[in-house]
Amino acid sequence: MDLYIKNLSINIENFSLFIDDLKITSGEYIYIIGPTGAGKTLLLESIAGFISPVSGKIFFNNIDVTQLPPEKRNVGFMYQNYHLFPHLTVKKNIEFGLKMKKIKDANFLDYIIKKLNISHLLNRKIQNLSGGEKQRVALARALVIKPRILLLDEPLSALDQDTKSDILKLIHELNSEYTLTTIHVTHDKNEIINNCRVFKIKNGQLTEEKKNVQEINYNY
Ligand SMILES: Nc1ncnc2c1ncn2[C@@H]1O[C@H](COP(=O)(O)OP(=O)(O)OP(=O)(O)O)[C@@H](O)[C@H]1O
Repeated sequence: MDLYIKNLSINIENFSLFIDDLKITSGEYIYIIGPTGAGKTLLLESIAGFISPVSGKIFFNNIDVTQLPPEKRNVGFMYQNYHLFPHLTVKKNIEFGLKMKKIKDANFLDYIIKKLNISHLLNRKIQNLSGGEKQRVALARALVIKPRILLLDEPLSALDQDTKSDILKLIHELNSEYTLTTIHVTHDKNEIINNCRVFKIKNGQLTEEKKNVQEINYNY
């Protein structure tokens, strides 16, 4: 799905962010970097429909979705701290998104569970999982609704280096397998794959960085 953001203003209390023109083509994988409190999460939340901009437009495949509620946008969102329900089992957490969207596709559910290697965890409670396992479950929950856009808010931050590389590889595989337009917010330059576009949010503005990982300016 193509994503196009035009003249978007987000204002929350004393904070404001403005995106004048951002086009992401179907299946593209982009990164967003920037200092803490810069508005990265708010941008993702406005794409998902959790917060409303004060002005501007968001288009999915040339269709204006600015006023559409989150459940009608077909966007998968993986939050920084997973936002899983601790008292529910892994299976119930993953099925939650499906129930919200009234989707029934047992085959795809099974496929995602196998792909993310979490079959053995289905009846476990979230609170008994390791960080890497929670990450996989959160990813499964975001993917099981067959999103056309995947929003990842610091998805690897709690992981050790090996698990990080495994999950990063998996996310990039899923991105190309499903032509899944993906926005990945990160503070860690090691998560950035060469030749993906990288944007920085700073002082309420979005600017594009060099594509070559070595040339990215991490000075916030
Ligand atoms: N619901 C809210 N009410 C009031 N202020 C908010 C709300 N959500 C975010 N903010 C403020 O908006 C600003 C941007 O927040 P945001 O979470 O988008 O930052 P971020 O770039 O994702 O930061 P980090 O890298 O620390 O996750 C911050 O100053 C934050 O305190």
